[in-house]
Amino acid sequence: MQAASMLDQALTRLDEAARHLDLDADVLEKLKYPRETTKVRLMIRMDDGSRKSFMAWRCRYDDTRGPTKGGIRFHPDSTMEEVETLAFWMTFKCAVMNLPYGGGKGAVQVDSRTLSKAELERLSRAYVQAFSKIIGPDRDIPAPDVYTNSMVMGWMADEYASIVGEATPAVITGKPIALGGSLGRDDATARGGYYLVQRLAGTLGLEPGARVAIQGFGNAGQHIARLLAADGYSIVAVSDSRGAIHCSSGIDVDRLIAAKGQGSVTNLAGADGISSIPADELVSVDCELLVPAALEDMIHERNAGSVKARVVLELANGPITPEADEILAAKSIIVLPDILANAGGVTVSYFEWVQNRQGYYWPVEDVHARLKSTMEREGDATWALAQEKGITLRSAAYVHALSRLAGAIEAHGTQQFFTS
Ligand SMILES: NC(=O)C1=CN([C@@H]2O[C@H](COP(=O)(O)OP(=O)(O)OC[C@H]3O[C@@H](n4cnc5c(N)ncnc54)[C@H](OP(=O)(O)O)[C@@H]3O)[C@@H](O)[C@H]2O)C=CC1
Ligand SMILES: O=C(O)CCC(=O)C(=O)O
Repeated sequence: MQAASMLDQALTRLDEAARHLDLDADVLEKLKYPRETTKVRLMIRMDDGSRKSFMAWRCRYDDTRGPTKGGIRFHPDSTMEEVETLAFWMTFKCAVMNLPYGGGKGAVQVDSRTLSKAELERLSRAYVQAFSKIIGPDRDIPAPDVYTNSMVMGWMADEYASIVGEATPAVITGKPIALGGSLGRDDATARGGYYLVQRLAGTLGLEPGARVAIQGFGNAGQHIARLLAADGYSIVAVSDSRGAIHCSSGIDVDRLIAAKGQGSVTNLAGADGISSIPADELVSVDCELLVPAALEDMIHERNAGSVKARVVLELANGPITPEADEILAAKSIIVLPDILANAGGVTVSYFEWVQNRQGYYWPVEDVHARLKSTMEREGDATWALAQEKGITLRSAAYVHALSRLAGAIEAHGTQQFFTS
């Protein structure tokens, strides 16, 4: 039997959610396939004068609820199917948060760490040249994702402005503040997850002093470490692409961030009771809260049984396979699901887009307050739905999102989507 593809696996969440709602079959049919995926081979000049090409994609999965929204990833293992799956998740994430967006995602298949800064800039600009007819402030709005950041978004926004002949900051979010970025977007992904943990901490049995293991130490991983440590949580294990470290009495976050600035958290191994552990043992570390903040499928059927945490906060997209989800549920481990737990990023992206369109910029306190109330509102609704139906938080988040998507599809009129 052929293994289910990544998108097929993701679609099992849709089928499961549909069982809890009385839906028109057309709604499900509409959400089963990406609306459009564009593939382009980007060619750039390297610093040594040679030319290199890179495969790139942008998927607009569904735009029923508004312009498509989602990040651009630069990763050597990116594929079209991964982009489509990430765009499917964005569709549900924006619906869970009630943002006026559909879901999209983009990627370039590249190991960006091997490029010089000038090569990276040329690649970022080439992406926008290739996709300038796809993206737009009312059509499809990119943002950062794995191995892209505000600097890349700044180059992309600049390139778009050159192509259309006018500054159009709302075409891309996660920009540098100097180019119309929002205060508070830098740590928004982690901060949204942090507000959710704060809201549910009592119910989940988490309290300051609880031990935390974090997989991935980039944007999401570093900021969650900082926010939780400031509340008294103890960061006992951390990993990045080079390996993992562990210290049962906790690791100082400033030291972790400094070591990462020098290349890798693994540079701390050997110092002050900090030991190196095999990277795949990070998820099995003795702790109360596990935070996957790296890539997809890191918790799977072969290691899910060894998870000791009471709660998993999914800051990464799709870090737990459906098989592993069942194993965790059988162990009564609570998973705060990606489409809710990491939605702080896209929520503050939405705030950035609103500020760009108003030309009026908010103080960071306003951004935080609005993010907190949005996370609490949708977190509470998801929690209540899970209790009412006796289902996991992931299923509840999908049911919550699907009912909003179905409402929008039906309001458009299904004939619009299925013209003969
Ligand atoms: N940025 C955002 O706004 C949002 C991000 N997300 C999701 O969060 C996750 C992380 O994204 P983000 O923090 O932005 O990305 P970054 O590029 O900033 O960081 C990614 C981190 O993952 C690490 N990593 C890569 N491969 C592995 C591995 N095999 N084992 C352990 N660590 C690994 C990287 O290590 P190294 O540093 O050594 O390369 C890096 O520390 C992704 O799933 C992303 O889609 C979700 C919502 C919004
Ligand atoms: O900020 C955004 O628009 C999208 C961020 C993203 O790609 C994600 O939530 O996975």
